[in-house]
Amino acid sequence: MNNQTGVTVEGLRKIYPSSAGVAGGIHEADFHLPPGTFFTLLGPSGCGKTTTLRCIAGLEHPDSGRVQVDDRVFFDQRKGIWVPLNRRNIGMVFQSYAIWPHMSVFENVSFPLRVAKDRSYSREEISSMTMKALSTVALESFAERSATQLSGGQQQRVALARAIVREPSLLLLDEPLSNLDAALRDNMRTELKRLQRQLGITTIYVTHDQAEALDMSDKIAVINQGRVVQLDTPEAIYFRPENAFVADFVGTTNLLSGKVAKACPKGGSAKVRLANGQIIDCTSLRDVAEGDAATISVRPESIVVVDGSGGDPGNRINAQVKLRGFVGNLARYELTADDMKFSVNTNPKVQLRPGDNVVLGFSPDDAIVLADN
Ligand SMILES: Nc1ncnc2c1ncn2[C@@H]1O[C@H](COP(=O)(O)OP(=O)(O)OP(=O)(O)O)[C@@H](O)[C@H]1O
Repeated sequence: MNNQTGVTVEGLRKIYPSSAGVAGGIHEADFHLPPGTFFTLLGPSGCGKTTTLRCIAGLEHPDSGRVQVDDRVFFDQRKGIWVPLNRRNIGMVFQSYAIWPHMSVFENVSFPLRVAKDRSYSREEISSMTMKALSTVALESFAERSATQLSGGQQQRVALARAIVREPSLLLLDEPLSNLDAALRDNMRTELKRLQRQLGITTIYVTHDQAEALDMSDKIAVINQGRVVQLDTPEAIYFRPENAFVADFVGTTNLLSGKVAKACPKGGSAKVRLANGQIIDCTSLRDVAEGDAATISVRPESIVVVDGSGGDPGNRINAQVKLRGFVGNLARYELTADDMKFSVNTNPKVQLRPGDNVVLGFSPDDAIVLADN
């Protein structure tokens, strides 16, 4: 049994040369995951998520950096260490989860045990470990069935059973739910989360779906153009986005531009003057000096329509309703205030009409001066 220290990735870099002059890949990724962490790489298509995962798996040779899982160093460019894929014992499930159609469910799941290079398994071990993995995904009664006789969700579970059959200390999942229809995807998301918590396997999950990332993860790294732009808990990523990219990519937000009217240190209370001259009380995620340009993020659900029934909201802005949308559990309003646009989510019972003049309120705690402009 390995000493469980988790996963350490340091200075991981893999840049692909590109004929179009835009080099894709990942630049100097750094993170440490304590054992049992569910960690998600989140970002738009082409940002470098899969490249990072492939470097950790051993499917790709990084340009530089270091990858350690528990007490085993898999890659260290300085020391010339490179452990091949088939000696890493990492469980993997990819988007095209590649269940072999000519094999039974049992044969599919037992495959990694039968071809393992770093140790051999007896017939009894193969049988008991395969059945244990199948029972973990509630498919033990399907062992003899042909893989082609399974639904999409069942095939996905077979792929998962195959990934965990060798009891790896690391599980890599690359958009494993993207081939499933919406309802099944939701079920599998809950199932996967439950399974990961039950097994306690450190997991690195790749997705471009922010709802999936927020729901499943202990920690999220948001990646943009090959760089990790914020690494934090789902709550911090959502409520304390450090830059406009994160604020906009994860959920929707209102971005307001202005100039700092009262300086403050990182984490303190700042005042920002908007283009219309109005001063907003904010929380700043960086040191700001008077006169600095600043972008403020305020989530649509952090804004209330002031009707006199609640307490003091802190900041107030006069606005006019332009559009109302009803999405069941909430109403979505689009409003304007001078040259600014606002999106506001309210209780669906709030009934406003286009043309109505209202006062929008939000707390200084929810008006975040972003770390990068
Ligand atoms: N083998 C390769 N050769 C050249 N460029 C590559 C190679 N693999 C990936 N890239 C480029 O590197 C960048 C990152 O690709 P990567 O697959 O890591 O992105 P991703 O974030 O996983 O995207 P997606 O969500 O679309 O899978 C892209 O611009 C891609 O075109």
